[in-house]
Amino acid sequence: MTLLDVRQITLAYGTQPVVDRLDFSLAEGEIGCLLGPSGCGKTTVLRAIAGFERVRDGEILIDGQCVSSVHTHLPPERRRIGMVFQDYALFPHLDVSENIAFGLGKQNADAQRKRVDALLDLVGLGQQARRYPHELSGGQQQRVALARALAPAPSLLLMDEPFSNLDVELRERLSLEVRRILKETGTTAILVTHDQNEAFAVADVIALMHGGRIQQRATPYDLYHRPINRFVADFVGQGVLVPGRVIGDDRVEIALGTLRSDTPLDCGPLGVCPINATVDVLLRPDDIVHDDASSDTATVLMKAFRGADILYTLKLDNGVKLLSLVPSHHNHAIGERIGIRLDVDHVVTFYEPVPPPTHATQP
Ligand SMILES: Nc1ncnc2c1ncn2[C@@H]1O[C@H](COP(=O)(O)OP(=O)(O)OP(=O)(O)O)[C@@H](O)[C@H]1O
Repeated sequence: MTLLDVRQITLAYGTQPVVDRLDFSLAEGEIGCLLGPSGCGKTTVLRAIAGFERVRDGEILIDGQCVSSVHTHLPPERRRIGMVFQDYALFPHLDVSENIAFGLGKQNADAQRKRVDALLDLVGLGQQARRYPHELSGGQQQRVALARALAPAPSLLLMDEPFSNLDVELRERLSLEVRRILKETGTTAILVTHDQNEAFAVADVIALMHGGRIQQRATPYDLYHRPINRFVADFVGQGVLVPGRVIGDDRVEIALGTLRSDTPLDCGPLGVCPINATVDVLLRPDDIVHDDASSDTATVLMKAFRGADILYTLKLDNGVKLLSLVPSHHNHAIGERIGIRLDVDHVVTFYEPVPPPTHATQP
């Protein structure tokens, strides 16, 4: 069942349009993410869903009820929404249990205690129940904020950059933990972030935004492996675009050989690619495998050591640059030639239209 249905909403600040006819829906229990560069409108969409911004057009339905339209605007407190922000916003004079209980409203003391205990257990803070926020780490404070938001069992949980105040390692751990907690409680949620690793770790489905519009809505896997345009390919993950020539419905030739796609090659406005069309082919660092036995070689231009692996920037003899992710015990020097081969699962091409001929003007 659809729990959140955002239909063609347009949002603006004064006369400045920010979001343009945006569609987005979530099934019950699904975790969505609005991902995109700073200023693309993610927070504005979240605020509209929460009821802090009015829509200029379109409508928002939660659990089948219209909460926002040009004619309707249900106030935030009547939307059954929970919220978690980057700054935790805990009450400093209340301990952990009291902070969580704050979200519960009117309940008898016994029911309230049981619910708080269950939530403390869920977020792994049973031992810290009597501590005050200043006695907790950033990660623990964010768990309290999450427990407090989940306490009244909201229809929908909104999370705005919830991990951005935490260090990288903790961010990764807490992202996975939050996903586990949301799945365990069957909570429908939206995460707003500009960090793709966070989006990958938490979300079932990601809407990648740019300039107030959704560029692609897909699973983390498809967003990375099947980006639908150059913006998505560039924003998500690393990679390079290399020139290719279409030699069949599903085959394209690049400097390192022929790639066969599992679906017909796509040439955007042309549909299926015509033979000999010039395309750009996306190669991710994991598509280029280091192989000493390969007759194809490339020169190491740069290397970035990342612990478990090294990200090599390589150059082919024809000048084309590639990225290759290699286990770090294969430690090669800059300038060295190393063997490589292609291991491409999904062939992603972007059509490169031939520019119209320019006619020299007669003097
Ligand atoms: N209260 C406001 N008044 C006027 N313009 C605003 C207001 N809030 C945001 N904007 C503008 O609206 C656009 C979208 O902002 P928004 O905060 O939604 O983007 P975002 O994708 O969440 O960015 P970030 O990741 O930096 O928070 C930006 O150009 C921003 O400057």
